Amino acid sequence: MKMPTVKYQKGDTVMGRWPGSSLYYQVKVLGFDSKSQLYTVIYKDGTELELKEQDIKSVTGFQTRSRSRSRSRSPGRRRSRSRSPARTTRRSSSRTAAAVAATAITESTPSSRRDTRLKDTVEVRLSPVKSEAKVEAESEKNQGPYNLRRRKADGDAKPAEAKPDQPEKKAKEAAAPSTIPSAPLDFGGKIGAYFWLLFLPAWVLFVILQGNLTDPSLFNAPPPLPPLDTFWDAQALCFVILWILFQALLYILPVGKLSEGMPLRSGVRLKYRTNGFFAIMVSAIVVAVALHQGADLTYIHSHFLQLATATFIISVLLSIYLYVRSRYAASEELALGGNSGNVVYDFFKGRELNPRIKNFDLKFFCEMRPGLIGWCLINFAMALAEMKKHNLDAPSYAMILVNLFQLLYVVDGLWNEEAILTTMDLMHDGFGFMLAFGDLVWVPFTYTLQAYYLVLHPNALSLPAVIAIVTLKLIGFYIFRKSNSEKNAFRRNPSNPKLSHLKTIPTATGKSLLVSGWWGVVRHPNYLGDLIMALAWSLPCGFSHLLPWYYMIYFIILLVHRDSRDMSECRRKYGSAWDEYCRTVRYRIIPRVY
Ligand SMILES: NC(=O)C1=CN([C@@H]2O[C@H](COP(=O)(O)OP(=O)(O)OC[C@H]3O[C@@H](n4cnc5c(N)ncnc54)[C@H](OP(=O)(O)O)[C@@H]3O)[C@@H](O)[C@H]2O)C=CC1
Ligand SMILES: CC(C)=CCC[C@@H](C)[C@H]1CC=C2C3=C(CC[C@@]21C)[C@@]1(C)CC[C@H](O)C(C)(C)[C@@H]1CC3
Repeated sequence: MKMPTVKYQKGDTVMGRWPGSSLYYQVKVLGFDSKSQLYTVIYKDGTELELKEQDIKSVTGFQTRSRSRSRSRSPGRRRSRSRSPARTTRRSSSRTAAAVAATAITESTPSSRRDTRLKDTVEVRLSPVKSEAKVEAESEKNQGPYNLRRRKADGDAKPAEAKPDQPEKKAKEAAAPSTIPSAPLDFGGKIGAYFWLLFLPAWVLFVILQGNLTDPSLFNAPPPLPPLDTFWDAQALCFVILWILFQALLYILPVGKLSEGMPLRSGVRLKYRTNGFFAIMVSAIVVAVALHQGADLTYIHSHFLQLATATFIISVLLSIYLYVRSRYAASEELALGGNSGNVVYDFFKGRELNPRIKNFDLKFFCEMRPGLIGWCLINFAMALAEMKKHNLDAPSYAMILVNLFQLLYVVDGLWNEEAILTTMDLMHDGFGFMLAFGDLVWVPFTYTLQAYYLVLHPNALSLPAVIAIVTLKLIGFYIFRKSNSEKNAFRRNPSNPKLSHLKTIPTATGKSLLVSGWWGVVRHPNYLGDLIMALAWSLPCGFSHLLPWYYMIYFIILLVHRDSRDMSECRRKYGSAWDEYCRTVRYRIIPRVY
């Protein structure tokens, strides 16, 4: 890359500010983009970022200034700190960040040294160096508005020497400002996006039609398509619209907590109305009243296809709206990934991270309300349909188990709604067709397949089988809830005294990684619990057909793929600290197996 006359030159070693913090690390300049006026720099752990000139300082000036400041304040303290090992067992993210920052500033960190440092941190915990880092780092205020951008992510960060310059690609990126920030294409890239756009709706149609057959094996040839007019029912569309509006109304009511999301790249923390539990309670009351007034909920079973079609149309319209509005969004509002410049891929993956109409967060609402609560409503309707079809006074054991298990899952998700704010979808994924369709169509019309299946295919369960399945569900739920709560509590308050017994690995971002407790058993204990629950949802349906096992199979694929997406994202974010975590916690989801 040819460097124009700029302050820092390619190859210079300088101090670069870390995004979202006022901490500086030693970095190497890789290049300068005159169009965007950004320097590409590489950190010692291999992370590459683009920084503005104001976020870069020269090494000499920085060290002289900070040293003289810290010396004049407390020379003795600095000496004693460097001699004595850590004694404290409390963690704090600022302290963690400080420890890393101080090391980054005052010593060079070859990988062997760095590994030792991390190991010490795991075993001995951290030195109390918070004040030192404060002295070393410049005040956030002095830096002007926070304005750092992550550089184009290209999987694992590589050393500067190993990375060939790509002038054409750079020029293209500079010419298309809305493609910033970008990330490696997921889901099979551009071709994959075409495939998923066609396959996902076709699959929903296939399983719905399959569920109506007497032999609904997934291996059966697809049933013949019903005439086109059977897909459409204006009344079904009205019901779906009413349901979504009703949920939207409950969401905007000033009832319940206003929770803060995780800090965005801009440093801003959005607020979310987390009143999901209230919403499902009110919905249950309204459904009970409607039943009492003679409403026939078995309509949902008899018009399953038409309701799915109506919801699909809404999800497509919503995705078009999301795509169009994202074209006007500022680059800081776009998600990493989903900004490839390819219309179809971006439409599928979603571009805008948190599309909002005033305070109404579209992604949060769609993920947590109409589809999720709709899932329980549909399951309940299937239980009524089963009773009607087989002239029963009560639903079968299998139907009761499926209903209760999935209701528990949804109610738990809504009760702990705040925890969704630390999940991948909310923090990293753009909102486009994938999530709009996933939330509104996929969840309510395929996660209900076990109940849908049981209406026409009853499966008698013995009492020991019921007990065994309930036990399995409770074990899965325990692992799922405990591990999710542990991570959520830690991310929200890393110095939470209740978590002080846990070991952590500091990372260069200032955030730490849990390395004991649930997150020390496997890298995704929450997925393990979720998978065990999925097994308990399918078992009540027996083994005669594959259809009720569809969720289990899909879920394994989804979670394995999510785990690998998360792995690349975390490696990019945390560099060597993530590798250290992976060395310490060797298995991804199932201990000693995977
Ligand atoms: N029923 C369904 O269809 C689905 C259910 N789920 C469930 O939703 C829940 C959320 O899943 P998902 O969003 O995929 O993933 P996670 O909730 O596991 O979030 C992953 C993030 O957690 C943080 N993290 C990872 N390891 C550690 C660690 N050791 N210490 C601290 N933080 C860590 C990282 O974010 P950072 O460091 O940036 O905070 C990482 O990006 C899961 O329980 C999953 O089973 C998910 C998908 C579908
Ligand atoms: C194939 C396809 C269309 C994929 C879209 C994936 C989505 C269906 C899922 C992505 C993450 C999800 C989560 C839940 C539902 C499914 C989707 C939207 C979730 C809300 C279910 C309830 C849980 O308690 C949960 C809150 C942990 C969970 C969060 C992730």
